[in-house]
Amino acid sequence: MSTSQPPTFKPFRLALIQLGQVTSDKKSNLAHAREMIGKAASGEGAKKPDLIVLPECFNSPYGHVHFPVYAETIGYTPGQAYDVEKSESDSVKVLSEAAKEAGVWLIGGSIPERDAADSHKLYNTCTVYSPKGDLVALHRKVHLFDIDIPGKITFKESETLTGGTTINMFDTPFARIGLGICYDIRFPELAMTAARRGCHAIIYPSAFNLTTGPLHWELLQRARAVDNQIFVSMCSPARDMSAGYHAWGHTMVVDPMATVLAEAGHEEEIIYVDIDPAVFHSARAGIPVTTQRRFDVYPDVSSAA
Ligand SMILES: O=C(O)CCC(=O)C(=O)O
Repeated sequence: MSTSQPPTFKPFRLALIQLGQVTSDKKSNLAHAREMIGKAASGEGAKKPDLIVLPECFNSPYGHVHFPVYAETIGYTPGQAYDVEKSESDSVKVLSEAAKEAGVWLIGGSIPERDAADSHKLYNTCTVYSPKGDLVALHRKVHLFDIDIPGKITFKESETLTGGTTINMFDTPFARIGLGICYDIRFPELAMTAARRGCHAIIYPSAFNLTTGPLHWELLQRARAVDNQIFVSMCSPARDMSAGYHAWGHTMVVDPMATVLAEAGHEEEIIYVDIDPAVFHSARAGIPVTTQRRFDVYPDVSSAA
């Protein structure tokens, strides 16, 4: 939990990697992610980004049967220093090196994680790195993707995964950024709590599908953005119709007025967005819902952030 004063919100440049080529070979998935982080960090001829984001489950195929096979032990405890060089996780080492090489903040998508204390417990986990390569935050997907839409899609992450139990965020010199993973966006309570704890943006490494993508991908991001008057972004893998899971793509960034600032197609692509705090401040000044809440009328919702 972070209830300290957030950093002053300053303009920053965000790069989202809609990563392709996620195969059954973890080494090549990591190598490709690293190459794409380097490419994103170059700004491709424009301004270098401050923060780069990868999608959900970028080092393994997506599916509950794959999680136990690809899971890595990270052993991170919030608030305690973490020695990346001694990490048992190859993915953590690669992401840390990539962030350091590129000199950027990095939200390292998500990977299947094995609990260091209880090897039967697996999580869908996002790790975050500073430009020095330090592991600074970790989010375990709180809400597991268990859905059944007959004839369309059945998916049960809880077959092999355990849900996380904490809300997570990190501070940079330019903003406080909240974390969620994919299905987490369907739960307004998580975004609301993160926003009330001072997040200026919430970023969700994600992988919607061809059924719920067209229905809810944009709607949920715009809803969380306008509810909380924050920036919201979901970063998807590219679509691969030869894979077992068909990702929606359409990596997106939405501003606090619910305007879609950028949207990818469904191929591998990097999108860049300049985040302007003026939109955050003018949304909150013009439509001051953040200070008009009537907790006396809905006592089920705590007034404490
Ligand atoms: O909520 C949805 O429709 C999709 C969620 C999902 O794909 C996930 O949590 O990985």
